[in-house]
Amino acid sequence: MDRPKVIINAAMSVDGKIALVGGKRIKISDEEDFKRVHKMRASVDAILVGINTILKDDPKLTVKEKYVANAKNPVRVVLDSKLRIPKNARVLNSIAKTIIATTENAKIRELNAEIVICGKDKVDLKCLLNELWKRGIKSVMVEGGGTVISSFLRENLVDELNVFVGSLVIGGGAPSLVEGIGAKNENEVIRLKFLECKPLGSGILLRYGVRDEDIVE
Ligand SMILES: NC(=O)C1=CN([C@@H]2O[C@H](COP(=O)(O)OP(=O)(O)OC[C@H]3O[C@@H](n4cnc5c(N)ncnc54)[C@H](O)[C@@H]3O)[C@@H](O)[C@H]2O)C=CC1
Ligand SMILES: Nc1nc(O)c(N)c(N[C@@H]2O[C@H](COP(=O)(O)O)[C@@H](O)[C@H]2O)n1
Repeated sequence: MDRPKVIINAAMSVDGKIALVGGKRIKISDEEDFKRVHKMRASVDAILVGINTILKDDPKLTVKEKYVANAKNPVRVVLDSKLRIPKNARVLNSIAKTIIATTENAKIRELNAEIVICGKDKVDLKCLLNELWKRGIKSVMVEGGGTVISSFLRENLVDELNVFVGSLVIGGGAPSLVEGIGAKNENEVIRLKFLECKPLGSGILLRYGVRDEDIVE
């Protein structure tokens, strides 16, 4: 199947949490990591998040001028099975193009975005990636949250995983880097290929490869 290259990028605490208990956003990356993140945003064709990240963080998902000057904004993609996105969500502003990926079960309504229908209950990722490919999108940065990251990993649709580990602990039942059911048996574990580990600002950047096969660039 033709699909874009998929790179997961997220920031977690030392104990693997990506937000506070209850899902409130916390700054885990420091300025050096944000510079790396925004350079990466500027280098890809699309950035993708799940609807819970929109509802919790209300992100813009654009490239900040202070990190990368005069950058072209990538297309923003939101997985939103039931089309719950609020009309005033910042990701629906006119600064960049936005695609809302939804399902046959959603009640379609007018939004400042292109609506793509893939799947019945939840967004069919293979269908969506193929639709993005057909629109000329050759690389996608998946920023989260944990449920979306879990789906991409479980469906073996990830080429690279970049995680900034901030020097903090959140603890308890806060959202993790990878949500979902998790592995009960050894054969359900997702094995990664270590690529790089380097100190970055006040934390550590980890890079892993996930798929073995070469994909079309
Ligand atoms: N520290 C970091 O780098 C980041 C942290 N976050 C945090 O993550 C939290 C949100 O994460 P989650 O609650 O896990 O939600 P999420 O943002 O991963 O969205 C999951 C939702 O997307 C929809 N969806 C549709 N099709 C799907 C599919 N095929 N697979 C998965 N989901 C699909 C479903 O409604 C699902 O409940 C927030 O608290 C946010 O602050 C989010 C992004 C980055
Ligand atoms: N890389 C990274 N580090 C953190 O510390 C974070 N909290 C996040 N969160 C992600 O960035 C989105 C916000 O984007 P905008 O600045 O509004 O464009 C947020 O929704 C998460 O996806 N990421």
